[in-house]
Amino acid sequence: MAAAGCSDGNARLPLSLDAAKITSLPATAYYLPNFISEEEERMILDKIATAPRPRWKQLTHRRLQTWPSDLVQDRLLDAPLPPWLETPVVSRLLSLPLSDDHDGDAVRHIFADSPHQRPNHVLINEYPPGIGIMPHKDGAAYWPVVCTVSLGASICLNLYRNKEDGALDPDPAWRIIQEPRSLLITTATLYTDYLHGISDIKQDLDLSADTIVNWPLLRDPEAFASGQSVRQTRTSLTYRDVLKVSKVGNRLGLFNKR
Ligand SMILES: O=C(O)CCC(=O)C(=O)O
Ligand SMILES: [Fe+2]
Repeated sequence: MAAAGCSDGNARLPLSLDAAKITSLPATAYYLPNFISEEEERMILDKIATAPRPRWKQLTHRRLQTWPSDLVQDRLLDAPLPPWLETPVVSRLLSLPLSDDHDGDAVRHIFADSPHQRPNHVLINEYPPGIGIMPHKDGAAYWPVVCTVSLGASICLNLYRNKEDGALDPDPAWRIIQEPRSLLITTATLYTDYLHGISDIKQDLDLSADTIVNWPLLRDPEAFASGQSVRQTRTSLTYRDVLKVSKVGNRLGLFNKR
């Protein structure tokens, strides 16, 4: 089998992240179509749908879940992720080497340098058609590696930069299509210097090899050959390593640092 760490039918992983690099971006980013299988996608969407109602936080247009819990002052209360968010995604992330030339079983994965050497937090965002997320940075709470698994439908993520006067340039500098079941990893200055957002539109437009930086890596570029993609509800899982974790059992609100 050519796929590394992959046990399932229509999930297909490269041997290393090297082959998945989005080469036209200013910092390291990877795009892996077919990171999970259709069956895995269905399983995760079902778990999200059947989570207890209070799990959902309703924003004006969008709703989200945080696992294992919300951060308090940028801090996570130590708790495991539920098994359905661990397997297959975390196990697969940690089994994917950064490059082909690794020594035997010493796999250097994407979280090898992060404080906990694995993601400990997952944000689940649900975007109905017409709903996006304003350009933003993810802030100081996390190690600057973001792993986003997309479920249900395709969506276009925009990367923005600030102009010389510090104001946001409203035209995206780069655009990335995220197909269902894909994994997008962004790191480094894409995390610290650039902003990301999703437009509040019902249809992504002007999609082509010239406008989409991960076009050569798409699972099915033919699906976007018309240049347009009608939005359907898209759910994302954003996996990150929260830097500060508090152990349970501390009294008087005093936290142990680790
Ligand atoms: O849904 C996405 O792909 C982006 C989510 C995001 O930017 C965030 O949760 O900070
Ligand atoms: Fe974000």
